[in-house]
Amino acid sequence: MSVLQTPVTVRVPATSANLGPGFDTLGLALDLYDEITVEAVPSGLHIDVTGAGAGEVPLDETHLVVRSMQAAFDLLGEKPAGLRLTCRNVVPHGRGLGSSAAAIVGGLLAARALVEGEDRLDDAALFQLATDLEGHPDNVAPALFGGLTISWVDGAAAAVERLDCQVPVTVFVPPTAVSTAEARGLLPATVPHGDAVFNAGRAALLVAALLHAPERLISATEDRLHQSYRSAAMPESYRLVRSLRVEGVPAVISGAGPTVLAFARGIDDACPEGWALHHLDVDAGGATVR
Ligand SMILES: Nc1ncnc2c1ncn2[C@@H]1O[C@H](COP(=O)(O)OP(=O)(O)OP(=O)(O)O)[C@@H](O)[C@H]1O
Ligand SMILES: N[C@@H](CCO)C(=O)O
Repeated sequence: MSVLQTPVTVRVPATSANLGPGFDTLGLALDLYDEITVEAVPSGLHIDVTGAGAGEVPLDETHLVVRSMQAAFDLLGEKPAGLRLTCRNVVPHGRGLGSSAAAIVGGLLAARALVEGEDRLDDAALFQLATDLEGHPDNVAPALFGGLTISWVDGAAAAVERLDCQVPVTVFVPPTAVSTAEARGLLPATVPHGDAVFNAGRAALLVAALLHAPERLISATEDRLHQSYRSAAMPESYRLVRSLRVEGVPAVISGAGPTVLAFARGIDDACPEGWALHHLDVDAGGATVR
């Protein structure tokens, strides 16, 4: 067992979960990246954050990257005496683009690399730990493995099927956040059987549409399980999704919102004033360590 004395840098992609009908199941990695550098130091915890979340996230052991690193160190049975953490954040926080998944996956990978623990914590175990920390697998799966992921939980065991997929994406990012916890709190405990049937068909179709039938994307991105229930927390996003869809653009709320994701380009005029717009492609490789 040994602790690396050189810095480790992890790059983790943004992710979009749900993609319309695939609530808590479908996820897509996108080419927007957070970069985390960690270094073993003789003592203390030193955290430097620039970009998204700077001035907002805590700079102590409650920082999500540090909490995730600690979870990995506990499992690996080894940790450095002190840590220096540098976060260059590009993924916006609380917008539905998987910032918490990026922090968790980044922290776990950085910790594993720092104590050279690949043989003690393989990717499957790391994915399980990431799912436990996040509470659901649909963002951590593409953050770790890239591409399009179908992920689910069997009992407590997280599982994933990863698929190659290339599709053009535009995201419209509002200036204000909605936390995933708040958005999950708006969901009902039960849903009508007909709505579950509706989503099962659309989610299955969406995988086919993303792989080889783009003309199906407008039908395949319909949803009755979460977006309308959450509309009160993000009315402008919900309106934008509806107006794009009326124009035939396959648009959805990204993750728990409030970002709007469309499988399209050439729709920049739809961007509301004050929102950020990104043209994105699918990230095929997932998180990388160097
Ligand atoms: N890089 C980071 N460093 C530290 N804390 C982070 C980081 N990224 C996210 N967080 C924490 O997670 C919160 C955002 O997580 P939340 O699950 O609400 O939204 P999200 O992950 O951006 O969106 P979604 O889960 O819908 O894709 C932030 O407010 C912050 O507390
Ligand atoms: N499936 C999750 C994704 C956001 O983390 C949700 O919609 O609540």
